Amino acid sequence: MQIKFYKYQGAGNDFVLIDNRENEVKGIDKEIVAGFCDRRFGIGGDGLMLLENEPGFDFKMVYYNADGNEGSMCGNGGRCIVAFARHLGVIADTTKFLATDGVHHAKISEAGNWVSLQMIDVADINKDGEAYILNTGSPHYVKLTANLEVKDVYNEGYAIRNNPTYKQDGININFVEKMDKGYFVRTFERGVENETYACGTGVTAVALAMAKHNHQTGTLTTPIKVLGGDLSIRFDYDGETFSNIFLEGPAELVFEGVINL
Ligand SMILES: N[C@@H](CCC[C@H](N)C(=O)O)C(=O)O
Repeated sequence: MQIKFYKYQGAGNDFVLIDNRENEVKGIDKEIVAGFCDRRFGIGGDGLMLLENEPGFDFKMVYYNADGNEGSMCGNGGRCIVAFARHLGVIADTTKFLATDGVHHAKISEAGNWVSLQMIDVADINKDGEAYILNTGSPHYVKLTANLEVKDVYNEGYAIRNNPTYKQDGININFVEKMDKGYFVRTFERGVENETYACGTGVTAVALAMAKHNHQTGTLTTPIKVLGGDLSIRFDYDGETFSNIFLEGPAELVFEGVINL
């Protein structure tokens, strides 16, 4: 059976997308997802998403990490599937869709390549030593660091992600350095088990953790540079809860094709 796919990227976080509104892809298994995401034997991607019908919503986002496991929320994936929904004519310029962490609202620019995605509210931030631990739809570890440009993100991220505290459930490791008015961030992603060019729930976690770290409250906007481009996070913080969180940035169709299932 041949499957039509679309390849999208959001700040270099790249995904295979499949329109599954007709339910053609049933019970896609771990090996197939991992094969499609393989950069040598497949299409290549940090994850794979199915766009499905969901009563009461414009669509449902089903997300798998590149290792084939069903993942938790993916922020850049969420932005890319909004651009995909617009490409398919499922939505116009605003949407309400369902993902694994709940309801998301989003807005897309007229040109269709800039997406503002509302993320879940966050109340709990814990510490592990100097690092901040929080869940923005996916679990994140946020650590301030120096000389991030030359940091060994793979080996240091791998060691933290696989230490006894995090080994079983996994966690995404974000290293962050202050830069101009915002931050530079590099992320070792769970489920890809490697550094990616961007992580949307990761930069969101960084923006929130840095607001807490710097005792900033009110309506805040945090620009963040990642290896694959620039993202921005806007939110309200009253000192206890982060709300009205929006992750904003590019989402582009790269190519489309068919692949054997
Ligand atoms: N790239 C993502 C995060 C995807 C989920 C993550 N790898 C996990 O399973 O925790 C993003 O943009 O948020």
